[in-house]
Amino acid sequence: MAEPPVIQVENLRKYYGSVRAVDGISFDIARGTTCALLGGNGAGKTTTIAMLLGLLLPSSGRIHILGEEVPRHHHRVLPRMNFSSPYVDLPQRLTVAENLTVYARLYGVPRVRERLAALGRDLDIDAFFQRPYGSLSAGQKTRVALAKALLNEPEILLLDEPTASLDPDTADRMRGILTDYQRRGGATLLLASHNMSEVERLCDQVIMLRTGCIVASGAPRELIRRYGRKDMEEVFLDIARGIQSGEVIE
Ligand SMILES: Nc1ncnc2c1ncn2[C@@H]1O[C@H](COP(=O)(O)OP(=O)(O)OP(=O)(O)O)[C@@H](O)[C@H]1O
Repeated sequence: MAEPPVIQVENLRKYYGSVRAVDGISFDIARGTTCALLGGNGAGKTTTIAMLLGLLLPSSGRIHILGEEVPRHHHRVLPRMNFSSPYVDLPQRLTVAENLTVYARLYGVPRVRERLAALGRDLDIDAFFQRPYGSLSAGQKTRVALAKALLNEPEILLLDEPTASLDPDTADRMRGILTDYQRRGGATLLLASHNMSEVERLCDQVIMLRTGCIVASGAPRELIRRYGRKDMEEVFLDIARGIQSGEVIE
């Protein structure tokens, strides 16, 4: 029998007054796969991720993660998840090592020193372990945020624009690290991204949002075929501009 999806979302809504940030979305994500949440600015990606993390209460709808209902039982699944987001900063005056140590203790990570050393090496951040987090560049902070997200070796990793502000070489290495991490432990990844080549490289499945609704979904290669385009960048533009896949003559 097929394993149930690790993330199940049914008819999820989040309204802020008259703003329908997320407006009745449903999707499943299978274990060990990578899914991208795509959409223009304000489409509802960050709001969706915040609800999956239990940080925002849905207006209605149901979320199950690893079989547990969220937010009701999110304390049961949070230790098995983690996230990184450019919108969440770490304490500025603590050094990188201090920040990561605090989080490692919060997560109950065994052998903290070894774990930090391994992440420092993998993410190439050991050179600034002793610097205050607030003194780092945006790209360096993004790498530290990713290290924080990997501290507890999560089964589910939610990443809001994981390579925003990284130079192309560093972004490429970070994607390699995420792919290796997933291959080793079978983690499930959900990422919001505006980088379509990243999506093509990393993702098995794409969910495209517009004004809080799912307007297209499928494997990147399947969407490219369906829209008769050469890459996800062109598919994104079609979908964002409201062009239907059926309008393309193959
Ligand atoms: N706290 C809030 N109060 C009111 N409206 C909000 C709030 N947070 C988000 N919104 C609105 O909800 C909608 C979805 O926002 P969200 O941040 O989820 O979009 P996004 O897809 O992540 O966008 P971006 O790509 O710009 O990060 C937007 O119209 C936004 O203005």
